[in-house]
Amino acid sequence: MDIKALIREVPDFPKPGISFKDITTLLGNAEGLQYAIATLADHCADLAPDYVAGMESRGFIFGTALACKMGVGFVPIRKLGKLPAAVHTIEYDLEYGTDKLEIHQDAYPAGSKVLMVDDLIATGGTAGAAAKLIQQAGGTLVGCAFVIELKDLNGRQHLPNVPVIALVQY
Ligand SMILES: O=P(O)(O)OC[C@H]1O[C@H](OP(=O)(O)OP(=O)(O)O)[C@H](O)[C@@H]1O
Ligand SMILES: Nc1ncnc2[nH]cnc12
Repeated sequence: MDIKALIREVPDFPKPGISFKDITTLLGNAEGLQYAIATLADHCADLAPDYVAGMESRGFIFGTALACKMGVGFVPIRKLGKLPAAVHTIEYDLEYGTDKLEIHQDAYPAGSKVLMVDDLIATGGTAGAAAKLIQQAGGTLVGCAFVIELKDLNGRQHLPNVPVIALVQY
């Protein structure tokens, strides 16, 4: 199945010069969505995670579906101020300025094997910060999975030395 053909490219969104990779067209296609989740699950099976963690908000969509498919629990990594119990917080760089991500301190037992999932890796700022948070919360990061990788931005440089899986690259 050609997943790339199901991802819409929207030029100049959210600002001039950005080619936005719109996953809503993939989500709306039943066979495409099932294929994307099944393929991620196949590629990640050997990592044998205890949990899947996904970043707000598009990472929730693929992360929750993948956790279900793999038969493990899902852990949300949220933007600042959304999680109700005690959290770990990390600040990370955006193209302009900074943002913060949080994870619950008791999201999983210490030493749990955690697979990180997001829809897309661009500069790697978000994924690099989430990887650190997963470890701060006592998890062992076993891999990172993305539907889309924007290769020229070399976001992988911000990830620790674990397997990185991407279904499609631009
Ligand atoms: O590699 P980076 O340069 O950090 O960019 C990738 C991140 O950007 C998008 O999320 P966004 O922050 O736009 O939030 P959203 O999922 O709520 O749309 C995407 O879902 C990734 O999480
Ligand atoms: N080009 C892009 N398309 C969709 N989401 C993104 N997040 C960061 N860069 C993006």
